Amino acid sequence: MTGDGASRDADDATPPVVLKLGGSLITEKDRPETLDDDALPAACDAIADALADGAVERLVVVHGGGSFGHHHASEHGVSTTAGTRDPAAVMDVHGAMTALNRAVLDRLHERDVPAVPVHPLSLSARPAGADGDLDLPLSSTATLLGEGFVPVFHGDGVATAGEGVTVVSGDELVAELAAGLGARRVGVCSTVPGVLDADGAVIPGIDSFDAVADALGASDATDVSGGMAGKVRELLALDAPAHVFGAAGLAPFLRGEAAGTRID
Ligand SMILES: Nc1ncnc2c1ncn2[C@@H]1O[C@H](COP(=O)(O)OP(=O)(O)OP(=O)(O)O)[C@@H](O)[C@H]1O
Ligand SMILES: C=C(C)CCOP(=O)(O)O
Repeated sequence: MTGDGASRDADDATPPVVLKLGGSLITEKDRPETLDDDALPAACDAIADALADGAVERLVVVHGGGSFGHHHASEHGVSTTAGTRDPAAVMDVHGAMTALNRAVLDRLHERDVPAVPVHPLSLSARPAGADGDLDLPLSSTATLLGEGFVPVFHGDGVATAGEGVTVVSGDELVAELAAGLGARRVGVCSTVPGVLDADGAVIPGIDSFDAVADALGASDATDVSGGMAGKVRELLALDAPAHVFGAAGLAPFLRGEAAGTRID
């Protein structure tokens, strides 16, 4: 990835890697609006290295809310299903998430990664109905990728028919992006080294929710979007192989190696 804006042939496009940087990883999740000043730069180093040495050609980054989005959403009673019609509440959640997005972009730019923001509140919607699957148009993302950029999404508010604005989680965005862009591989980097079994050991592979349901919980921190159980559900539904890993697994994952728990 050069960032020189050179056009690439869309028909020839290498399928992208979709990577989520968990909010638990890049922020201090228990201290409102506080970055993790070790983990975020380290994650950006790994991304910059993988692009510079060609291990990854096309990359979409998604980051979660951590202590920026979840506290505001929780204070306003907003979740992935419960919405708000109060513009001040929407701005609290969206404003915190765009501030975190800016911090991620700044650290990627410092490392010459050609990262550009994509804000789901301006792009996406949930239609009415029980199976109101997220509508996430992807032509801007596909075009950005084709022009050599690294689109950086974030969990956000999302217009929701019948509810006002609800929360769209980074995990949900990862699933939509992976399916819609035909991702090569999907990585979810969090604070845990993988999905853990009841004894705290990393489960090497998961191919069915029921087989691991008893071990899967919500997040330890304030989280309006489902913690590890939500992640595993989203990732099992994908065609692309997905991996859940911790900070130490990020560089190996980007090199195409095994990392954490593989979900397929
Ligand atoms: N079986 C399990 N294995 C691993 N983690 C689990 C398990 N059950 C529950 N968890 C919790 O899930 C958390 C990871 O999910 P969480 O949604 O907090 O992460 P994240 O994606 O990094 O953060 P964010 O949602 O802010 O983006 C872990 O920190 C842990 O507290
Ligand atoms: C709370 C908000 C706005 C973002 C939720 O995204 P997640 O941290 O990926 O679950």
